[in-house]
Amino acid sequence: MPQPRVLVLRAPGTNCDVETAHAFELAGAVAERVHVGRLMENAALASRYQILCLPGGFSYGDDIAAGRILATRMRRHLGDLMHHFVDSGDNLVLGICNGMQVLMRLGVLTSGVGQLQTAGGPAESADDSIPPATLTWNNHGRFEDRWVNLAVDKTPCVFLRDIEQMYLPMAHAEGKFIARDAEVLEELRSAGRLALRYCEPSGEIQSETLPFPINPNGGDANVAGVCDASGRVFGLMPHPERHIDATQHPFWTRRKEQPEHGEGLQMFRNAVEWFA
Ligand SMILES: NC(=O)CC[C@H](N)C(=O)O
Repeated sequence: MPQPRVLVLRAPGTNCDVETAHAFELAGAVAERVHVGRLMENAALASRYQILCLPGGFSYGDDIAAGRILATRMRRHLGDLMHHFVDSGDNLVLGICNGMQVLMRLGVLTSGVGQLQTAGGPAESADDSIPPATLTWNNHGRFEDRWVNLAVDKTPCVFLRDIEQMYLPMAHAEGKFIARDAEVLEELRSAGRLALRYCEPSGEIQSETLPFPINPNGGDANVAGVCDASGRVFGLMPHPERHIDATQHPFWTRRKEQPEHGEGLQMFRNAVEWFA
């Protein structure tokens, strides 16, 4: 099987790059951690890689808003790099937690939604000043760190192929997904782009916003992860790289039988297998 090469992008304040690179390597990829400064010196480095991963952490100290500064730097200085990964059709992009925050600020997870079709003219954004969706502060206004149950919707998302449910840790302050309006939410939902949602341990989602702590942030439609229309670009707030080994499960010592791996590993394997 061809081994895809993964660019794990680091910035000041990133703190999940080592374990994210490890998860990709366990899944069979070759992963390298590359600082954003190195890419800004030489954006052509991107052509060596097939997967771009933005890992979790506190890039630039979460100043202004989580992910904002890194997204701005990428938009201003790394447009070609994003084009290489997002638009070429041959590559994958994964944003985990702070990485999803960056992808949301870049607009790549909600691209193509919230457009108005003007008679005879090109599509226009319904309201250019307000993005179709964003991530904001958790309902209780604090950083929250806990394990959550997640259900996968019918979705084109490459990373979630053959996964129905996962149990993963989440750890964020600004992870509440909100859509601009009901139409945007419905557009994303009907395209299978609200790929991953907080659910009850049974896998059920009985209300549009499940109570805390099942939905740990109060986000619309219990959304935990969103993909683009192609399913190749995916962002999620929980941390799959923190559950790749069975012993990372909080109750692993009380389980009679240990699964071979943690529940997050399949996501990385799906990415690697996509290149087979
Ligand atoms: N674990 C993370 O990536 C944290 C994301 C971000 N710093 C927040 O608190 O919202």
